[in-house]
Amino acid sequence: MTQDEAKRAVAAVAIEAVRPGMRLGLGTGSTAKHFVDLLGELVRDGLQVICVPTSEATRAQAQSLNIPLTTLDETPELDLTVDGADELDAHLNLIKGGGAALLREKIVAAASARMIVIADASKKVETLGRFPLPIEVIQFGLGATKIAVAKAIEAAGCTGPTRLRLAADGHPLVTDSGHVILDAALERIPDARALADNLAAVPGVVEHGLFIGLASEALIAGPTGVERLASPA
Ligand SMILES: O=C[C@H](O)[C@H](O)[C@H](O)COP(=O)(O)O
Repeated sequence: MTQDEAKRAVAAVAIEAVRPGMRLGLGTGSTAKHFVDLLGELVRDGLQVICVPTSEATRAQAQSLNIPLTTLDETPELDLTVDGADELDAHLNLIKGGGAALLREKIVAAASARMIVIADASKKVETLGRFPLPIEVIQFGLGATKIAVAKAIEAAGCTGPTRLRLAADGHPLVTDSGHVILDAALERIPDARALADNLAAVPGVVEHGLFIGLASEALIAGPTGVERLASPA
């Protein structure tokens, strides 16, 4: 099974959790894209759902499939969000934001009664941190924010360089909400909760990619099939 086939396989299992009338959060990324494709097929066949996309890319995809969309202003409480992850541990703590959608993804996940993470087995780790942690920051005061972020990282027992994410054109990547992203290459995050709290306290940090206690379950596609992990909480 290729990595893309694995992503499709977990998306196909996740789609079974969708019920008529549900209010859904639609994730972002190459795995979530499969889920949205499959949802589009069900909608074409008559399924009625209403969805909030977590990025402009997902909005465009959903619109192209005629999936009915709403906003969290009109529909502030959702039944289920299905989204990918860059890393997840056994406690279903996640790193997200490799596709720069972490801010809207976290708002949508927090507004959802349930969040199912879909991923291929390469995303499962013992300790978070191998994937550089995305930190979304306001452009104003970037130099000062970068120093404060480095101190927050150090105070949480982590080390590693933090780099401004660039787009393909070499300019700083700007998120859907108009911010920029610092990627912190930490290798290992011994206390994700402490790091999350420290980063959240830095002025200029809008959001970080640590999703702690948000996922209710994870579907992981490996060589022997799809493994289901439930949140220990
Ligand atoms: O910002 C992007 C999101 O957090 C994605 O869900 C995450 O990067 C995983 O994406 P993919 O399924 O493409 O690996």
